[in-house]
Amino acid sequence: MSAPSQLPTPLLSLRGVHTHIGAYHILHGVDLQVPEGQVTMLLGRNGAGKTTTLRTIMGLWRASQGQLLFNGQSIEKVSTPEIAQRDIAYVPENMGIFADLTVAENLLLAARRARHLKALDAQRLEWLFGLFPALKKFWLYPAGKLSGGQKQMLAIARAMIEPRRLLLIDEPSKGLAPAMIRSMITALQALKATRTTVLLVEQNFMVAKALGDHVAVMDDGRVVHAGAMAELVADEALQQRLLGLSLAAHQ
Ligand SMILES: Nc1ncnc2c1ncn2[C@@H]1O[C@H](COP(=O)(O)OP(=O)(O)OP(=O)(O)O)[C@@H](O)[C@H]1O
Repeated sequence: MSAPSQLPTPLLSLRGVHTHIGAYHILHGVDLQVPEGQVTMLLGRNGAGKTTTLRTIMGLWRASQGQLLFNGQSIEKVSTPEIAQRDIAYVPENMGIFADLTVAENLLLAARRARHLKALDAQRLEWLFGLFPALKKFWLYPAGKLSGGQKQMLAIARAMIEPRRLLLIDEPSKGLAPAMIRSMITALQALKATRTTVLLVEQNFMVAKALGDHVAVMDDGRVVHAGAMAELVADEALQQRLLGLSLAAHQ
């Protein structure tokens, strides 16, 4: 394992985390630091354990061993709703939006401090409309009618409707056309500019390069490399070794 570079104070840290799903031992001692106010990319091949790591942080799978510290407190025994209350938002790979509800209702349900649309923070909503114009256009449409990319935008906007301490986002670029991926990167860069702490799972190295301050690479249920994103971007041999990336990943 490569030596981690000097990191600012972590908002979230995992130490020796093991997770079992039924009879399967999926995470084999994950060590991960997520520094405050920055974007940490979680990369790795299919099946490496990235989604399981996010679900373990949220308490959707229970760590069978190890320590999860958020904001200095252990969360490994805390319930999922309580973890969400502590200000961690999770955008799962399947997006978790409500297809039969309108775009507006989806956003309202994600806002813990507003019970009706008029109570939503108007300034923040305008900011989100600027980042995701489709949300304004389809405000009163059922979310199920949106395109795949628009649904992904809605899922992320739901996590951004209120300021959060930490956002966990699972593969936001998955299945999106290149133009949509560019819009997604722009929106996530605007989020990054607010100094929100983000842990972002990606398979697309272009997205990782554009957003990451730090990177952790998983393989077989462990973090096998942690460091600055810029170091990994500059080292093609390391990319090849860790991710099997070739020059094609840079185009
Ligand atoms: N519900 C489950 N039951 C059994 N095994 C599972 C379950 N969910 C995930 N796994 C297994 O755990 C391992 C890690 O899966 P995980 O989804 O965390 O990987 P990942 O790195 O997010 O990959 P991907 O990019 O394909 O989503 C895989 O071998 C997967 O088959």
